[in-house]
Amino acid sequence: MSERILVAVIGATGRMGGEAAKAVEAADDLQLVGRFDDGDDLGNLGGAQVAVEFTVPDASPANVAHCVARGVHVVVGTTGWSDERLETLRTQLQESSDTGVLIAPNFAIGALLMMSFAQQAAKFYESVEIVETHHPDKVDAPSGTAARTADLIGTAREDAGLDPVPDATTSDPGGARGARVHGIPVHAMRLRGRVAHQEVSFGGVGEALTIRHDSFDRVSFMPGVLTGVRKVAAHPGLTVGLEHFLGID
Ligand SMILES: NC(=O)C1=CN([C@@H]2O[C@H](COP(=O)(O)OP(=O)(O)OC[C@H]3O[C@@H](n4cnc5c(N)ncnc54)[C@H](OP(=O)(O)O)[C@@H]3O)[C@@H](O)[C@H]2O)C=CC1
Ligand SMILES: O=C(O)C1=N[C@H](C(=O)O)C[C@H](O)C1
Repeated sequence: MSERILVAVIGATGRMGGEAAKAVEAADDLQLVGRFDDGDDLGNLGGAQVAVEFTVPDASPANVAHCVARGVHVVVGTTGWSDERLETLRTQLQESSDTGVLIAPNFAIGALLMMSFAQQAAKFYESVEIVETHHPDKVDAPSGTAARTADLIGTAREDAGLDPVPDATTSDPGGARGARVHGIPVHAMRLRGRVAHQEVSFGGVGEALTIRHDSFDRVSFMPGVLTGVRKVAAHPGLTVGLEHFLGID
């Protein structure tokens, strides 16, 4: 049998980090060598070749930079990676050109397909809005998945020369029309009992198309996390979106 990939998990007592540590331990070709949490010294990451990072948006860039500086590949699930943060990371990666970093707004296969289908549909519809629903312990809104979907749709609309989405609203003191991401209205619900859900609703004259994805359990993210761990070393530099490892793009 070939040698196992040595893996560390950062954010290991969190909801996702805990699930990821279990998934790594259960995989024959991977070996969990380190678990790190808030306040821990990451040091040499327990000798890991690949780190999995599920923490909070404000901590993630420093954790990833620590790994990159040591040539440890990173699979990042944490949200909040603005264009500015991505640019800084690209600069850090220039100093460590063999190192791969995957930043994946969503690891669930159905979510990747939902985003791809939405991107495909975008140029055919005058109207589109996104509604995402998550558990109420989530700290960021809108979700990384919703922001990424809106970006993909917004770019596809621009490329097709579409006008902005029609909206006659002139009075909205409470923000009932939601946030705008890349020109696309995005609405966020936080409900006890839910995990991660998203609907992309398109409207055209006399018709509607709805694309919906549901993660009912965090195990839905684990095949994607493990694929990232297995493939990240073969993709030096920065990759945003697991779809690029799966041929969905
Ligand atoms: N890409 C994807 O498919 C998915 C991404 N996510 C994203 O993953 C992230 C984590 O989500 P979730 O697991 O639900 O959140 P949790 O709050 O359950 O977990 C976050 C963990 O990170 C720890 N932490 C905080 N700061 C640091 C630090 N500086 N170094 C190391 N650990 C730290 C926290 O510790 P403490 O509690 O002690 O502060 C906590 O254990 C979020 O950004 C979420 O949006 C979630 C699901 C799927
Ligand atoms: O916090 C979560 O739970 C999730 N976060 C990611 C996001 O913000 O898109 C992925 C998934 O939606 C679950």
